[in-house]
Amino acid sequence: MPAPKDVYIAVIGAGGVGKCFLSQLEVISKRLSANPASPTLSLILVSRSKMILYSPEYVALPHGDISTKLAASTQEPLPLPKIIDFLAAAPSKVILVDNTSSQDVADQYPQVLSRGISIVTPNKKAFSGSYKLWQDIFAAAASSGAKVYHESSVGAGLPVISTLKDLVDTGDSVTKIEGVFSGTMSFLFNSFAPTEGSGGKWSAEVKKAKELGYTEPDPRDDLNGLDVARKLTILARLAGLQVESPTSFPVQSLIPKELESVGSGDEFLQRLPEFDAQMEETKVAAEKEGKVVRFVGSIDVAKKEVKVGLEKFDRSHPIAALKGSDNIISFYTKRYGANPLIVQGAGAGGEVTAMGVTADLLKVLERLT
Ligand SMILES: NC(=O)C1=CN([C@@H]2O[C@H](COP(=O)(O)OP(=O)(O)OC[C@H]3O[C@@H](n4cnc5c(N)ncnc54)[C@H](OP(=O)(O)O)[C@@H]3O)[C@@H](O)[C@H]2O)C=CC1
Ligand SMILES: N[C@@H](CC=O)C(=O)O
Ligand code: NA
Repeated sequence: MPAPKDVYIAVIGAGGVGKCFLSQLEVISKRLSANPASPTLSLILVSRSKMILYSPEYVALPHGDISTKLAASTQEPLPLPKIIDFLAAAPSKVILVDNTSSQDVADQYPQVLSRGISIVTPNKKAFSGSYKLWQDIFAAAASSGAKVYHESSVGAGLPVISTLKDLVDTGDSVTKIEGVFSGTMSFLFNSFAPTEGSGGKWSAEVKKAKELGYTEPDPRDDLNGLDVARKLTILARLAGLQVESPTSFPVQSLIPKELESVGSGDEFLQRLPEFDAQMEETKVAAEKEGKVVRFVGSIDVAKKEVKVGLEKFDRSHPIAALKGSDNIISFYTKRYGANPLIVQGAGAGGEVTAMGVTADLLKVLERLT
């Protein structure tokens, strides 16, 4: 069957990643429109928590500076089920781009897919929620033919999900996956406990990571280890383990006990400097052994063991020597033997994350019939 001539795009979430995605969408739309054999992309809806800009007649929204137009929109926000009804009634194929970190949006994926709407997303919540949600998502996609791609849910735009899928689909046997899976944690430890020099204050580095767009909307979701646990849940499931949830294995939290019940992320950041001495102690303990501390994760497929937390590394170790927000992910497999397949590079940031989302969108376009 030929690819559909027009494809409608709906974008939920226009924050750090969403804004970069919208400008990358402009670039690919222009490129595709220059080729008569390519589908025409029509952006028909963009929304944030309490704002929406959409075209009730399914006419493409005007190009250029969509996030400013969204901020100025006076259209009444639609609840999610109404957005899904609107998209399901579109006169051609629809791709929904979820650039939020919302569990509510993620919970709707089976419903969205079962109505023939494809999904691309960097949101980890759907694929690391309950195992039932995971099964429902892929069952809905299989029965409707809609596609679902989520490369940026692990390692931002780095080819982590696609690499693991290729290994599994071609019959290799993955024995272990390990490394640094958080851009925020990588940046924090690379700058707070560098291999050379003294490093900055922990709380100041946390603020910087947020300003650079590396953290989750609430940075506590990074510091409590849950963001890494979510990524490992996704990878473990793709490697064949039936991991029930990101809290079903040991995860070390770096949230000081005294701040565990603080109400907002802003208050948490304000009070964090009071606890800098705790992280300093951890750093000094590693230094006494001539090592540096880093936040890592691992999946031992044979033992069915997943764990997330701090470990000490020699200064010459590749994990100790990472720079900026870099992730490093090593896949040990039967075919690759003792020398793992390694993926390394920026693991957070708006542009590199949006790149994975935009590339997924292109993959869906190639596969839509
Ligand atoms: N930043 C990064 O480096 C990476 C991010 N990711 C993932 O990308 C996603 C986006 O991250 P990021 O852009 O940094 O986050 P931001 O907080 O910058 O943006 C989130 C956006 O989602 C919107 N939003 C939240 N809930 C809803 C909802 N229920 N309905 C509609 N819109 C909603 C927010 O709107 P409003 O502002 O109005 O509340 C905001 O526009 C997350 O899932 C994150 O885990 C993945 C890899 C790397
Ligand atoms: N907060 C996350 C963003 C990407 O998944 C991270 O720092 O890795
Ligand atoms: Na990725």
